[in-house]
Amino acid sequence: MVQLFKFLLKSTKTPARAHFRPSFLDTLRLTVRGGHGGNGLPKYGGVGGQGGCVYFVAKEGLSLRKVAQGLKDKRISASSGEDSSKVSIFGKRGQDQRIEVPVGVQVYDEQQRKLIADLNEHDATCMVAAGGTAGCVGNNFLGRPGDNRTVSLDLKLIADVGLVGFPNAGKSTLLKGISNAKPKIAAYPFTTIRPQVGTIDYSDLRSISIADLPGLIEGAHANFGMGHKFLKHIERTRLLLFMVDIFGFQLSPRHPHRDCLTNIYSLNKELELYDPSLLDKPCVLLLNKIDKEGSEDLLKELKPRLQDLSEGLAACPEEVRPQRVLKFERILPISAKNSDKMALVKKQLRQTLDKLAEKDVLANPEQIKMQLQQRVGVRGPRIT
Ligand SMILES: Nc1nc2c(ncn2[C@@H]2O[C@H](COP(=O)(O)OP(=O)(O)OP(=O)(O)O)[C@@H](O)[C@H]2O)c(=O)[nH]1
Ligand SMILES: [Mg+2]
Repeated sequence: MVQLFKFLLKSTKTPARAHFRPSFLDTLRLTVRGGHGGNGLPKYGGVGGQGGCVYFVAKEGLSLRKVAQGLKDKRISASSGEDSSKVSIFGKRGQDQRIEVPVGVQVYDEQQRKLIADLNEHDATCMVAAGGTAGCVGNNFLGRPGDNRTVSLDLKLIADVGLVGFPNAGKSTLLKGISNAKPKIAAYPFTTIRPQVGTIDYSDLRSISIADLPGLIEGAHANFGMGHKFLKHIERTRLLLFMVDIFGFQLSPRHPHRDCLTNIYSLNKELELYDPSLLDKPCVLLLNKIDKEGSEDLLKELKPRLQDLSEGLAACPEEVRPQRVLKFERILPISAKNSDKMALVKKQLRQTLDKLAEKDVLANPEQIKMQLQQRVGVRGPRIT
C-alpha cells in the first residue's frame, strides 16, 4: 500500500521544467523610500542623523530579471537616521540603499510620468529617493520623512546596430551568420520572441554589437503583435539594419501578400508612426534570400525603384504608405545563408559605422571630447 502511494505521488509530480526559459523582462516597477531623518535633542541642541537615500547604480552584465529575482521585496527602503541622544549628540546617518540595475535602464517617476535618469553607462548612478532631513533647531528638532515614490525601470537595449524586419525575413539567420549569437531559426513567423544581442568581432580587435528583435507586423506601432513592446529597443541603436525577404511576405492566408517594395514602405510607415525621429537614423537595407530561384528577375525590377523610394510612393497601398521615406546609406542584396555574403555585410556595417563616427567627430568635436572625459570615472545624472 505504501509502495503504491509512493508510486502515485511520484507520477503526479510536475515534470521537470528543463525547457522553461523565463521570459524577457524589460520593465520593472519598484517603490522606493528614503529613510526618516532622526530627531534632534532640544535639551543639548543635538542634531539627528540624516535619513539614508536610495540609489540605482548601472552595472554591465545585469538583466532586469536578475534584479527582480534578487530583490526580496519590491518596496526598497533606506534606513532612518538615528535620534540624537545624551551620549551621541549627533545622531548617526541612516544607511543608503544602492540597487544595481542593468546598463540601458531609464528610470521614470510613475506618478509624474517624468524621466528621472537615463543610466546608459557602467557605474552611472542616480538617487531615486532622498533621505529625510535630520531634526535640528531649524525644524523644531523633528526629523522629516524621506521621499516616497513609485518608479519604473524601463530597459532599452544599447547596440550599435538594430535589425528591423517582418517575421521570417531571415534576421536571426543573419545574426547567427555574422555574430557570436546563437539565435533560434525556423521557417515560421515569430520564431524570435525576445531581443537578443550579438557581437561581431573584427580582425583589428574592434567589435560592434547587433540586436535582433522580434519581427514587426503591420500595425506594430499601435501595439499589434509584439512590435510596440520591442520597437523601443531600436531607439538607442546607432544604425538601423532593415531586412526584407526579396520574395515578399504574407503573415497568414487572411492577410494580403506584400511584395518586397511594399514591405519596405510598410516598415518605413511603422517606424514613422511609432516615432518619426527614427527615420533620421542612418539605415542600411538588406534584400535577403537571393539564393532562391527567381530572385534575379525580382532584383532587376527592384533596383531602379529603390534608387528613390519617393517616386513609387503613389503606387503603394494607402494603408502602408509613409509620409516621409527612408534614405538608405547602402542597399545590399544578400543571402543570409551564404558565408561570403556575410563577410561582405560585416565589412559594410563596419565601414558605415566608422563613417558615421567620423562624421560625428567632425560635426561636434567638443561633445565627443566631453563624452570621452565622462567615461573616465564621472558619475551619471542625479536628481536635484
Ligand atoms: N533560402 C533562404 N532561406 C533563408 C535565408 N535566410 C533565412 N532563410 C530561412 O528563412 C526562415 C526564417 O529565418 P529566420 O532567420 O528565423 O527569420 P527571422 O526574420 O528571424 O524571423 P522571426 O524571428 O520570426 O522574426 C528560416 O527557415 C531560414 O532558414 C536565405 O538567405 N535564403
Ligand atoms: Mg528571428
